[in-house]
Amino acid sequence: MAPAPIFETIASTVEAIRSQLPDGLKNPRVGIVCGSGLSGLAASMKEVVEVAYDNVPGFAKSTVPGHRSSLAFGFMGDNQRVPVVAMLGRFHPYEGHSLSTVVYPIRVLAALGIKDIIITNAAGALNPEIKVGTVVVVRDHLALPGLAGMNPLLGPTFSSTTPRFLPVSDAYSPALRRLVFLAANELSIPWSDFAEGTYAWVSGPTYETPAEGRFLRAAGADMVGMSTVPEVLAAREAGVGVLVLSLATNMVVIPEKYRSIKEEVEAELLGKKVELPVEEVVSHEEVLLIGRQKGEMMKSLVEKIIDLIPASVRDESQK
Ligand SMILES: O=P(O)(O)O[C@H]1O[C@H](CO)[C@@H](O)[C@H]1O
Ligand code: HPA
Repeated sequence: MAPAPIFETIASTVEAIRSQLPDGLKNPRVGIVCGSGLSGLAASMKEVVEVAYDNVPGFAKSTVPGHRSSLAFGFMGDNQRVPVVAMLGRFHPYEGHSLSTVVYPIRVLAALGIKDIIITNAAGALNPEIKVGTVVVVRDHLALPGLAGMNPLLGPTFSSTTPRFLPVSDAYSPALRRLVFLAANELSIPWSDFAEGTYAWVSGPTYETPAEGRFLRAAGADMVGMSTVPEVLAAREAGVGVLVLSLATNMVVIPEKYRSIKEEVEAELLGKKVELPVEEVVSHEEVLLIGRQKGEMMKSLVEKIIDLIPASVRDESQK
C-alpha cells in the first residue's frame, strides 16, 4: 500500500494530540522550540499539559543531552493569555533522523494553528565581536547542507497549495525581530547582550575545524549550529512567522595562526625554551552550561516577546 500523503499523517497526529488536551489549549497561537539546554524556556507557562513524544504518532525521540522529549502546552504572558506550545527537545539529522522527521513537529505545530514560532538554539560564535552569552537575533542563514542537496523541502510538495519554489529571502520576520528589542528594553536587559546576525547550518555532529570556522566566517556567517534551518524552512512553507534566537554558547576555535610543530621541534633541538600554546576545544558540556546560566534571561525574554505580539499581528498568517 502506498504511504499516506504527509498531510493526512499530520492530520491524524493533530487529532491524537488534541485528544490529550483541554479545549483552551487545542489551538495554540505561538510555537516555541527549545534549543540545547533551553528546555526551561517553557517554565513560565501556566496550566501546562505535557504530551510526551512517545504519545505523539510520527514523533521521534531526542537523544541529545539537554533536550527532553515532550510537547508542553499552556498559557503565557502577563497582559495576554496566549495559548502556546513548546517543543522541549528537537531532532537533528546527526542523530540519524531523516529531514522529514526533523521537520515533522513543525508541520504538526502549523497544523495545530500556530501563527508564529520562536525557534531557539545554542550556537558557536564565528564573529569575534559576539561574546559568549550574547543572544543573536537571526536575520539570515547559510544552509550548507541545503545548498548541497539536503533540503527538507525536497520531494513532492507538501500539499496542493504549497508553493513549489519557496522564497526565503524574507524568512526572518522583521516584525518579530523588532519585538525582541522592545522586550529587552522593557526587561532592562543590557543592549550589549544582543546582536543580529547570520546563522550557518551545518550537519554536525563534529564541531568545526579552524579552517571550516574561517570558511564560514568568510562566507558571512556570525554563528554556526546543527539545527534550526530545516525548522525555519518548514515553518515558512506553512506560512508561519519565524523568529530565531541563537544563544552564543562558545566561540568557534579559529586561531589567528597555526601552531608550528616544525618550529617547536627546531627550537627544542636548539635548546631553546618552548612556550606551548593552550589548545582550546569546544564541548557540549560548555554549551549546556551557558544555556543554564542564560536560561532565566531567555525565559523572561521569550515570555515578554509573546506578551508583545499584538493579537492583530499574531492572527495574520503572513508577515
Ligand atoms: O541547535 P541546538 O539543538 O540548540 O544544539 C546545538 O548544540 C549541539 C552541540 O553542542 C548541537 O545539537 C547544536 O545544534
Ligand atoms: N558549532 C556547531 N554547533 C554548535 C556549536 C559550535 O561551535 N556550539 C553549539 N552548537
